[in-house]
Amino acid sequence: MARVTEDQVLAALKAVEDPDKGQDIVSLGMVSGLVVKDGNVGFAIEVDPQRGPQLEPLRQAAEKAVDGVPGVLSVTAVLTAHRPGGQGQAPQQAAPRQAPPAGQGPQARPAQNTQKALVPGIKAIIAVASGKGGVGKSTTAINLALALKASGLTVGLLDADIYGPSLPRMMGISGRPTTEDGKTLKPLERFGIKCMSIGFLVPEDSPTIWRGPMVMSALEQMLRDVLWGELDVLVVDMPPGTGDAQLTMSQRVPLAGAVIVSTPQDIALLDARKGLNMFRKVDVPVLGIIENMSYFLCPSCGERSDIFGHGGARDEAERIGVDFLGEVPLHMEIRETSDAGYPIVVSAPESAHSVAYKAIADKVWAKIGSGDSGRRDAPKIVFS
Ligand SMILES: Nc1ncnc2c1ncn2[C@@H]1O[C@H](COP(=O)(O)OP(=O)(O)OP(=O)(O)O)[C@@H](O)[C@H]1O
Repeated sequence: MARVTEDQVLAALKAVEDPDKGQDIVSLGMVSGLVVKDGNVGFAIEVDPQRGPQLEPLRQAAEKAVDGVPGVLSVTAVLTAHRPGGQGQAPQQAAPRQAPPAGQGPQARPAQNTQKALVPGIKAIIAVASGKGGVGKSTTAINLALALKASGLTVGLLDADIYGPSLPRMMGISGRPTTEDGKTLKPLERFGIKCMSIGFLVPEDSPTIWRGPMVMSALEQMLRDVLWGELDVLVVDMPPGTGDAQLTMSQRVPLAGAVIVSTPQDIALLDARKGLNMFRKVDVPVLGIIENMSYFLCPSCGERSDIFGHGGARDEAERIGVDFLGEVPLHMEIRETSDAGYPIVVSAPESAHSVAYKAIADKVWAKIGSGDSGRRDAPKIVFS
């Protein structure tokens, strides 16, 4: 099969004109982040955010043009927001926008927040992240989404943890999303929340090995090619850690803010700080820290034990100038309910644990709703 080159893709895109400017999108410097991998092509079209909703036909025209190049197997084009003048960026980061040289995909670019995929209909996207695995990030993301829903908001849940998707199990959903037009997927719905997970598309036990560009294109498809409809908030369960995949995601998804989940152990806190720094690096506001497995509540006598040492996350949050959003105990019921596909916020909505999640959800929503995500005052974290 013919090998597709970046030049061929750019040549095809030269036939696509920006309707308002009467010039082709390549000459206008609107094409960026071009990746060609084994016949699969991905790129971004940078536009003024206000024009985003009207430019869907332009995006489709660009995909169609590239689809016609011999050897192309799939095309993913996304509209991304170009912020004129590179608001708040160092001068070199506002350099002319152009497709990277051959062989360099988005991963090869320095961390910056010049591009943000616009997702029409979604008012706010928040990431739930952790510096390391196993701290209860997915449990928290799911219960947070359900708590936001319980307060009357229209909520979506995107499981971006492509290395270990847990949404299908924790929300108790199986089945595959359907499509009517062969291009867009209908999200599955559970407890009134629209859900999408890579776990719906690949078998749960198949080890998924993704490279950077594949991760990005999978995430962008799950954001863009899913019929989310109108949402007040989309909660994204991020992959654990602070590596390249997480950095690229935080950089490319138009996040209103991020929530960091941490356990009280110092080591986890150190990891949580890495998470904070990652979001700061890409100019995503950190809404605050949630301490999970904060203390142990004995299921038989109800006695509380601070087995990991209590208050670490709160102190740390205060020390580094990030809001402490709340604490959730280590409790069998939380594990059993989410492992059984009925998370605590739906299975025991009046329980103390659900009340804790709801209080956290209120804080998160107050921050996004008021537009005050604390970005301006938060100090940069310095590692010693
Ligand atoms: N507060 C809690 N009390 C009791 N069990 C919990 C609590 N939070 C999470 N768990 C349990 O801990 C396990 C790991 O949680 P979860 O999958 O949410 O973590 P994660 O950080 O998303 O993990 P990974 O990094 O593997 O994606 C699950 O079995 C979950 O039910």
